[in-house]
This record gives sequence, C-alpha cells and structure tokens, in this order.
Amino acid sequence: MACARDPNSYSEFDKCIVTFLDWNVRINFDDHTIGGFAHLTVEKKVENPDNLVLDIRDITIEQVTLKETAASLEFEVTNPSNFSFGSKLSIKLGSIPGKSFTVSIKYVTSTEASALQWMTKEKTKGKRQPYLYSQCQAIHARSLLPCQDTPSVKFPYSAKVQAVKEITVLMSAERLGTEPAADSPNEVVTKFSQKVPIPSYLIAIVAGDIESRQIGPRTRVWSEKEMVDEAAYEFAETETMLKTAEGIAGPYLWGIYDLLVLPPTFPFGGMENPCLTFVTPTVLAGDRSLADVIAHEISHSWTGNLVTNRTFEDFWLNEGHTMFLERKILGRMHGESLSQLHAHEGWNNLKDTVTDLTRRGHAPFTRLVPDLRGIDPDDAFSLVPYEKGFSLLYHLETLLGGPKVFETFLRAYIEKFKYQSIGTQDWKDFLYQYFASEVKYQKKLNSVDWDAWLNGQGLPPYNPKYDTSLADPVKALSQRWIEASDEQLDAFSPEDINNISSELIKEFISLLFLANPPISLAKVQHLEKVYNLNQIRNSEIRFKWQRLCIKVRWEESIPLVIQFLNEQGRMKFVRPLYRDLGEWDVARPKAIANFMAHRQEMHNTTEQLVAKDLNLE
Ligand SMILES: CC/C=C\C/C=C\C[C@@H](O)/C=C/C=C/C=C\[C@@H](O)CCCC(=O)O
Ligand SMILES: [Zn+2]
Repeated sequence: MACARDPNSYSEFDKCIVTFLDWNVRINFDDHTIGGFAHLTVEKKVENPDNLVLDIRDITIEQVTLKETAASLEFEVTNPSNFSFGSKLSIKLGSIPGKSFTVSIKYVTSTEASALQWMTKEKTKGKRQPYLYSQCQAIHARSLLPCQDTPSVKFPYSAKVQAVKEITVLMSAERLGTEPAADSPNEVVTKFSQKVPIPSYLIAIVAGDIESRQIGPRTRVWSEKEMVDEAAYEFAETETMLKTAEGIAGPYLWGIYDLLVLPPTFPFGGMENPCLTFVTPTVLAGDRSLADVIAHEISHSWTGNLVTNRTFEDFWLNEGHTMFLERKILGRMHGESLSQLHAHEGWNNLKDTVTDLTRRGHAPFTRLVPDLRGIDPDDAFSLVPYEKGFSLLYHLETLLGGPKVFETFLRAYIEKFKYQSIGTQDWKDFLYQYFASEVKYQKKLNSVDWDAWLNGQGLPPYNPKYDTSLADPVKALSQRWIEASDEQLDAFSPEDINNISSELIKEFISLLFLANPPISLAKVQHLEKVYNLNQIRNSEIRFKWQRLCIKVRWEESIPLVIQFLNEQGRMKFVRPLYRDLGEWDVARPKAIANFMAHRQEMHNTTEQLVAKDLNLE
C-alpha cells in the first residue's frame, strides 16, 4: 500500500522523517548516470521504527550504512502496489539509539532516470559540451536519489557534485565554489548549500557549458553563451518584480534569485527551483512581453516554496496562490487593466481546459482537489489548479471586501504557514479563523459553495466579469473580421495592427479562435496575407495562430506547425498542437510520423504524454 497520507509516495513519514540531505555525487556524461552518496539525517517520529522507508525509481542501491557506527544496514526494494511510478526502499533499522541518525546510501541512477534529461554536445546550441538538466516535480526526485519523495517532508541540503572542469554545475541552492577532485585531475567538485527546508521536488541540478550575466543585486541570468545577452535583456525587470512581490508577500528569504534559460526541450514555461528558476527559451520574445512567467516563478518563492502543498492533491494551493500573486505583481507594475486582461484570458483557458478534459474522459481532473490515488501526477496536470485556484481566490477577495482586506489575509497566511507543508483543510480553517472577528465575514464565507468549488467537476459556480477594456481595439477588429463576408476582406490592411502590442495580438487571435460559428478558411488565409502572422516569432502568438489554422483545416499550415513542434518542447504548446493534429485525419499520419522521428530527442515526460495524446500507448 502507498503511504496513507500521500497517495504518490511509499515513504512512511509518520514513522521517520528526513531532516537533512548531504548529497555527494559524480556526474558521468559517458554513461548518463549520477552516482555517489545520499547521506540522509533522519528523525524518529515513533519509539522504535522498524524501517526507514524511501522512494526510489530506476535506482541501483549498492550499500547502506549507518553513519554513526559505519555498520551495514540491510535493505530491500519492493513494489507492493505495482505503482507504475517507483519502488519502495525499506532500510532495516534494528535498534538505533537516540532520536536521530544518519544513513549513508551508496547508489547509482539509471540512464532512464525520469528526472534527468541528458543531451550530447551536438544537441546543444554551442555544440561544445554535453548538457544535463533535471525536472523533479512532481515525483521524479526519486529517480535522482533515494528520498521521501513527498512534499509533506521538507529538509535543507548541502551538496558536492563532481564533473569535468569545462562544465559548470548549478543547483537549487547557493553555490559555494569549487575545489579540485581528489581522484581526477580533469574534474572539479562544486559545493552547494540550501539552508531553507525544501520538499524533494525542488531539488534541481543543471550541468553544461553555461555562463552568466549579473542583471540585478541578487540576480544572475545563466544560459549557454549564445543566449545569455538576449536573456539578460528579456529579464531586466526581475529586481523590480522581486521588490514588488516583497511588498505584497513579505521579505524574500532565499538570498539569491538567479535565472537559468534551458535548452528548448525543457517541458515547462518555468520551474520555481529555489535560488535558480528554470525557464524555457520560448519566453525570449525580444520585447519582454512574456516575462509574466518570471513574475509567476518569483511568486512561488512564497506560495509553493515557503508554504508548500502537502500532497499533489493540494497542488492548487501552490499554483492558485501563485497565479494570484503573479497577477498582483503584474497589476502593480503594468496597471490593473493588464492584470484583469490576464485574468480574463485565464478564465477562457480554464473553460477550454475543462471542456477538453471532459471530452477526453478526464472529468475527475477538473476537480480543484483531485483524487490522485493510483494516478501519476504528471497525468493529472492541467491548467485547472492554476485557473480554478485563481478564480476561487479572486472570488473570495471580491466577496470579503477587496484587495486591502484580502492582501492582508494573504500575508498572514504566508507568515502562518511558511516552512510548512499544508493541505486544503488547513488553508480553509485558517481562512475562517482569520475572518472570525466579524459576523459579516462569517456570513460571506458561509455563502460560498465549498463543496462545488473544492470537489466539484467542471467549471466552478462563478461567472467572473473582468475588465477587458484594454482589449477594446482588438475586440472591434476581431468583430469586423467575424462579421465581414469572404468577399469583403479587401477592407483590411497591415496598418490595422500597427501599434498593437503582442499581448493584444494574442488576444485578437484568441477572439477569432473562439468565434462561433468558426471563421472560414478563406478568412484565416486572408489574415495571413494581410498581417503576415506566420512570420511572428512570439511563441504564445505562434501557438494561438497555429491552433486557429488547424481549426479551419488549413493544410498548408501543417509543416509550419510541425516546425514549431520540433523547435521547442514546452508541453503547453506541444501537447495541444499534437492533439489537434492527431484529431484531423489529414494531419494525423504526419503528426505520428514526426513524433516517431523525433521522440528520441524529446524530454522523456513530454514524449510519454504526447504518446498518450496521440493515443499511441
Ligand atoms: C492536479 C495536478 C496534480 C499534480 C500535478 C503536479 C505536478 C505535475 C508535473 O507535471 C509538474 C509540473 C510542473 C510545472 C511547472 C511549471 C508550470 O508553471 C508551467 C505551466 C505551463 C507552462 O507555462 O508551460
Ligand atoms: Zn507555478
């Protein structure tokens, strides 16, 4: 049986809890493995625990010793519930005196480790050195090291990582410098320290030929040399974002805030690895227009990384609060109307996601708090926890008296639960407790249909009215396109979009995409002729535009979609596009052939999920 308190982990953290990790490993680019020691300091939660139970996946355990006595400890690896996502490592403890002890686990990862993406140097931009990066969320840390791979357990860590000296190693931690490797003149050891307790999913590592630029008092941006100046320009607003976030959420407690721009296969927009946010290169738009991803990842420094979801069933606590903070930062920096437009767009995306998940037989994943027993969290991942979570918080803010009241609550929530892992019930109890002082608040809270919001499938009981006035010019333009007959298209000219920001061009295309009945193929072809939309490199616009082309079944767009699919691997773009192509009889064989030809170089999570999206596995 999986541990009763986290359906996605075997670790019995009610008996023993990891309180510190000292990681001492070597990266082997020749055979694509990481090997060495995980020294885990463990605190007993019960009198005489029989075993320390950890999660592993595709890891070979070579030896386990008790650090205090150097005695070998017996262990066994089992998979009692046939999880498709890992095994149970039980280390027999016998009678160990004291409240805490340290186990030293000698192990090596597999070349198939799901957390790790290995690239040969030929696949990198600079083609000088191979590259390695990790993605541990949700439950891939167990393929990188034996651990209690549940967000219920948080621990600080230190690390020493050995690699060839041409390669720079970074982690989700402060970098303390390098020292020569004892056993190899060509290698160095890089030392790290993360003093704030973190869940296993925030352990992160990157190793490659990367360099950095200082872009703020606590921020360097890292990437391969070919992209680093572009990235420095794109993310120049980072310090202002950090300060704005601190004004809302409280002091930033992680010291440095660095950014790493990854190779295009990175599957997400960003990942909030502490001290070192990972970012996709698809946000390098050239005009800073996609930097909301950075506001999002910065926000996680409070919601997610300080206050952490107890299990991935409570993922909305991380993502809903983070969307809420992200849009507050945006509002403070660029005006409330832009924030409102993003919220409106988010609501439309939620509607789209709910319809799509329901149509594909995944309605249970539209719940704010899903049941993840027996489910790989990667399979349940969608925009729902982000946008339904945001909607709930925005609804509560409006109900309880607006930003002044609710932002004070938000800060108190962070203060109350920082350094902890909590569940939805803890959040709700605190909400009621915080607003207990006045009957009017209690009445308002009691008017919320909690069961529908937290457990209901589909859209929440809510009909938001966001201010979309910023989009008025493109609303008018899209209306003209929708209402024009195919014979009246000469009335449109390139000047129509001359002074329109990329944000609003995206909204313009979204409005055309949502038109019901759908606009004609002739109109879409004319849109391209007049506005040259195929030339736009902004990834968000490209994505929306290509979905519109597929929707109207424009066959000539298929090679362009395939080109975009092969240029980058962000799942937000790749999965819907593959699904769209897969559902169109003309495009399906081409999509499958392209997937087969390129699956080897895709990120392994993306590869597996796209295979499911195309109904191949
Ligand atoms: C209800 C869902 C339950 C659990 C899912 C938890 C983790 C899923 C796993 O697939 C990891 C997700 C990591 C996300 C990281 C960053 C996102 O903010 C990216 C959002 C999409 C994008 O912008 O590309
Ligand atoms: Zn997030």
